[in-house]
Amino acid sequence: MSAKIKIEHLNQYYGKKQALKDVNLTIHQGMFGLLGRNGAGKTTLMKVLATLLPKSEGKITICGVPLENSAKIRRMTGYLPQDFSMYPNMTVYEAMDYLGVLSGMSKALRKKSIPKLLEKVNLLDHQKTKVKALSGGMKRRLGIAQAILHNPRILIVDEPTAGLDPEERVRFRNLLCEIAEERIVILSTHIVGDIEATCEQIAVLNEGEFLYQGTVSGLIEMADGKVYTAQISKQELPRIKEKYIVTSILALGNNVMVRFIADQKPFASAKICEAGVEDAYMYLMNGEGSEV
Ligand SMILES: Nc1ncnc2c1ncn2[C@@H]1O[C@H](COP(=O)(O)OP(=O)(O)OP(=O)(O)O)[C@@H](O)[C@H]1O
Repeated sequence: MSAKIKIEHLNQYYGKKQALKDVNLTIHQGMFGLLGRNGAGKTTLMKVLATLLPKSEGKITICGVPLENSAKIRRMTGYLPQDFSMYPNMTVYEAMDYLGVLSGMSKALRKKSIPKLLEKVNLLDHQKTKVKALSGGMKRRLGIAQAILHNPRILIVDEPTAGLDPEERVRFRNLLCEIAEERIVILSTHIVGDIEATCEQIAVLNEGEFLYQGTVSGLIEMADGKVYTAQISKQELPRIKEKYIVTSILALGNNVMVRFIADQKPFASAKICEAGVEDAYMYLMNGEGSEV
């Protein structure tokens, strides 16, 4: 049976502050991207799913198991937090082995599965390196290895690519895609590019509420026929910025090539172009249909 997460009418509070507002969501096997600005409620949702934060209100089941059965849920989920760190003075192998002991794995099983996992995350050559000596990208990959050590059906990863160089980001994304072939991987990010290339299902969270749930192409369709480019003088730029949602600006001497969103053709020299996911995200976040 393939994995499934079902969330119904989830409300989450920190004292009087409501961080999640009537969240309803079904997540199926594969990569799921949770997109939203800082403070949107992504970490809160992930912590609730990982049973690290007690749910305030609502119903959640993971593969049919209610979230209240936290021992079983924890066996089914792996979690890589935003601020992951582990045993800096141990070597990569020692740290993994220690975590294996803590999660009750036998010596034989640890010996068999840890090298395989390190190979999967491309750290086998670094098994004798101390954790504190790893690069940012390597540390994140070790974080993934520890999160899937107990072979969970769900992997939850919070803002994993912040601070990684472009090459490491691509490598990390590819690793998550591989892992998602047989699991649900939930990836939270505020970087549109992270989900564009990898996630079939996405949701956009804003101030605790979903603005969009669906596919990446469905999101792009929302901005279809509304994205324009135009070469304008630098003096005209403030007026364009005032009137439209500008998604990119490229300097060309005294002129600029500006890309923006407008409901109708704004002026004769503006050329319509194909919408991208970043355009659609900006359109959604700034209120569809409205001029800014
Ligand atoms: N422990 C807490 N006590 C009070 N308010 C909190 C607490 N943790 C988070 N919040 C608030 O809840 C809201 C959602 O925060 P959350 O960390 O879930 O957002 P996020 O989308 O993960 O943002 P970021 O990417 O910055 O982590 C924010 O307004 C935040 O200030």
